Order: sequence, then C-alpha cells, then structure tokens
Amino acid sequence: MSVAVLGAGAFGTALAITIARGGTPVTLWARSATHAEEMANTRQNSRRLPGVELPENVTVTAEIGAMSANTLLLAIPMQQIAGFLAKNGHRFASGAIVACCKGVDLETGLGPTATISAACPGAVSAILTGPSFAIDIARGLPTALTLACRDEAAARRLQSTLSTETLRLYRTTDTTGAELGGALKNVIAIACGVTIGAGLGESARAAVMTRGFAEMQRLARQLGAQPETLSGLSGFGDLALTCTSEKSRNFSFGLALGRAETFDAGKTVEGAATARAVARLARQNVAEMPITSVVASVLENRITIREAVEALLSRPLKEE
Ligand SMILES: NC(=O)c1ccc[n+]([C@@H]2O[C@H](COP(=O)([O-])OP(=O)(O)OC[C@H]3O[C@@H](n4cnc5c(N)ncnc54)[C@H](O)[C@@H]3O)[C@@H](O)[C@H]2O)c1
Ligand SMILES: O=P(O)(O)OC[C@H](O)CO
Repeated sequence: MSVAVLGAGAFGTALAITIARGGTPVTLWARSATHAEEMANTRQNSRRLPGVELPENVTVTAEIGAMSANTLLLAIPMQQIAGFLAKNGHRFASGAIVACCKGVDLETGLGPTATISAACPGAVSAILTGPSFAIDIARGLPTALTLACRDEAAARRLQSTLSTETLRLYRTTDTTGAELGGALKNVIAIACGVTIGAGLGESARAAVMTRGFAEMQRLARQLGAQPETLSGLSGFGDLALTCTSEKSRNFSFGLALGRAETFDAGKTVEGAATARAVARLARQNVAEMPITSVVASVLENRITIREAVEALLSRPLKEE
C-alpha cells in the first residue's frame, strides 16, 4: 500500500505524519520547492505545524511527477481543487483520490468528491472529514473522522489503510451527507464567532449552533443525504468542535468580524466561500437557510451585523 499527500498545509502534513507513524511510507507534495526543501532539511513543517517532527518514512517533494500512489490524499483548499485537477488530474487517472477539504465550489456548486470525479472519472473519489484540528492529529491525540466513499469495498479498504492507532475512521457510503456536514458547519462556525465577537452572548451562540444544525439537516435532506450522517462526526461532531474553539479559523474569523478587527488574509477560511455558494442554492429555493444567507450577505457587505441579527430575530414565529 502506498500513500501520497498532495498539499503540505496543516492538514496534509498532519495526516502524513500520523499515517507514517503507523508504518506506511508517505510522500508529501508541496507546491513550493523552497518549502519542500525546508521541510526535508529541518524534518518539520515550521510554516504550518512548528515543533512536530516528520517521521523518517515521510518523503517530501515538490515534483508533481513523482506523485504516484494507489491512495492519494488531496489536502488543498476547496476553491483550489478544480483548478489543480484541471492541470494535474491526468496524472491521477486511476486509484483512489481522497478529498481532505471542506466546502462547496463557488463556481460549479459541486462538493469535493463530485469535483474530483468530474476531473478524474477513472479514479475512485472519497472524502475524509470530521472534527479534528491538524495539530491534535500531528501530536497523536485521539481523533475520530468519517471516511465516505460511494464504493463500499473501496470505503472499507481506505478505512483500514488510513486508520492509525490514534486516528479512528468510521466509514459511510453517504458522501453527500459527509461533505455537506463538513462544508456547512464552517458557515455556522463563522456565525457563532460573530455572535461571540459582537458580544451577543453564549446563549445566543447556542441558539445559532442549534438552528444552524437545523438548516444543515434541511439542506442535506433535500439534496439526498442520510439524516444519520448529519448527526455523526462529519456533521454534529464537527459543528460542535468548530463553533466552540478559538483554534478554528472559521470561528476566529467570525470573532474578528464581530469585533470589527482585521483577520490574517493568508489563513484558509473555507466557510467564507461556502456561505456564498450555499446562499445561492437557498435563493434557488432548494432549502430555507436563514443563518447561512445572512452570513453570506454580511461577507458581501450587503448588510451589517446589526441588520443580520435583526433579520434573524424578526422571522415569523414557528414550530421547532
Ligand atoms: N487545519 C486543520 O485543522 C484542518 C482540519 C481538518 C480539515 N481541514 C481542511 O483541510 C483543507 C486544507 O486546510 P489546511 O488547514 O491544510 O490549510 P493550509 O492553509 O494550512 O494549507 C493549504 C495548502 O494548500 C496549498 N495550496 C493552496 N492552493 C493550492 C493550489 N492551487 N495548488 C496546490 N496547492 C495549493 C498551500 O500551499 C498549502 O500548503 C481545508 O479544506 C480544511 O477545511 C483542515
Ligand atoms: O480551522 P478550521 O475552522 O478550518 O477548522 C478545522 C477543522 O475543520 C475542524 O474540524
């Protein structure tokens, strides 16, 4: 079994480290030759995971042509996947490609596995998602994630290849549910960050999380997901983690927005593009998504945070 990770950001590096610690050799690809050389020399990714050593059986490269493995983990941000695969997808025509990202493509409205399948129709596409901070995985702290793949046999194989002593994978064939849970929770986490940042209180945050979960389930059901997937690690589990921790970039981004502070534009905040992609679906009457819609409107500077709160509080009273 060979594993390769495309993308030497925080998550890709953490996955490479934990899988390699389990004894499987891993090739880790970085798009920058300087970054790859730096990691190979210092045996750590000081840009994203400082202080965590790369095991000996992790080989770092910037040569995309050197990336051949029967299991490829694609750990680059959602909005970059279609472009990356349009350029490089021909190299990965067969085998399994596991998306390690969370979001909805702003241009196509597709999720990670459909984006992979569109570019690499001969490959098996899967997604690895759920509650985990890269640093926790890299430190070997216990973590549980969802591995979703429509092909049951491939799901079992990937589950066993990618599970480690500290990273426990649960499998499902419901890719729609798994990827919608991961994508939508980021938007709700931004809303929760705004809530705390703007001083609206922890009770309000609990309301946003709960009603946010209701709209996540509503859209997922409408798009054919299984309800139990949304209640699992990739949905409720990741929502709970991301909405309550300042280690989350989506939550911290919302926090900064609520406090009218600036936020480091170099950080990956998947929920910002996802909010806009999903708000479009909501406008097409796919499902009622009030929190996601106001997050998108705030991010597009169409309404203020005060107006967003007023819009949510003035909605007609209804049954829970
Ligand atoms: N960091 C975490 O704790 C964590 C946990 C679970 C899931 N994720 C998910 O993993 C995905 C990646 O996040 P991350 O934390 O690793 O982000 P990151 O910002 O740390 O790394 C992103 C990596 O992608 C590379 N990249 C960006 N654009 C690229 C392109 N066009 N072509 C090739 N490479 C490109 C960057 O060079 C960088 O190495 C996100 O979807 C995120 O939601 C992250
Ligand atoms: O830092 P965030 O907000 O991208 O969250 C990281 C993971 O998605 C949490 O599961």
